[in-house]
Amino acid sequence: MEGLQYMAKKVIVITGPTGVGKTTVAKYLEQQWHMARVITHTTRTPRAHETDGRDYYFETSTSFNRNHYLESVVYAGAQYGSSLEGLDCAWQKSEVVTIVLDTAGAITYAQELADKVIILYISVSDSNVLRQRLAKRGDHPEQQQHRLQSAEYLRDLALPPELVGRATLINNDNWHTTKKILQEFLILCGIMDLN
Ligand SMILES: Nc1ncnc2c1ncn2[C@@H]1O[C@H](COP(=O)(O)OP(=O)(O)OP(=O)(O)O)[C@@H](O)[C@H]1O
Ligand SMILES: Nc1nc2c(ncn2[C@@H]2O[C@H](COP(=O)(O)O)[C@@H](O)[C@H]2O)c(=O)[nH]1
Repeated sequence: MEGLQYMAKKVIVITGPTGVGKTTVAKYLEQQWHMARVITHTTRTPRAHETDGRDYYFETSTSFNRNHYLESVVYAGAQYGSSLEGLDCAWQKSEVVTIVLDTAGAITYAQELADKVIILYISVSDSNVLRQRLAKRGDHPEQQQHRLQSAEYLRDLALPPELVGRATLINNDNWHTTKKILQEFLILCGIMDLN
């Protein structure tokens, strides 16, 4: 926590295409800078090493519909949703929190939470790298194919017009460089002070 200078409550929305490294960035900010993550809900099947309540709240389609969401989407055939309760729960742990969302969710957060929201759009220079990253993560080849053929995948490859001038673009070709860019960004927007 040393060096962190907390301001009013903020949520850093991390968005971008599948496999680009959004969750990796969120986990890094949690481990390095103690920014709590907002846990969202999904009906998709857990991946190996994913735990209910830590990575997601894994839901059935029935239980998913019992919750109240700030926003919810369908992404590559599964439902995802984030709640105000989840946001408040994270804000009880730290004043600056992160959430990983598709670009539709990021637009809703920008609209609904206005100046409480900081948006990071993560990209890579060559989209072919994304398939390799999904494979490296252990996604089943059929799941990779299904996801990479989805309309949501194509949509999230580019920054949506609604987020132009609103989102900070971060290239994640190289993880070492990304960590440095993140640190510079946090200092620039006054979240982190190295003194
Ligand atoms: N800069 C990088 N260089 C190489 N591999 C990376 C880099 N950043 C993340 N990865 C790896 O890419 C894979 C996908 O990362 P991650 O799960 O964070 O992506 P994501 O954007 O959250 O994906 P999704 O939207 O599908 O959940 C992981 O195996 C992760 O370790
Ligand atoms: N709009 C929302 N998007 C969400 C939410 N939780 C996760 N996501 C995004 O969905 C895709 C797929 O995630 P994955 O874990 O199955 O790979 C990815 O873009 C996530 O950022 C949510 O609550 N709302």
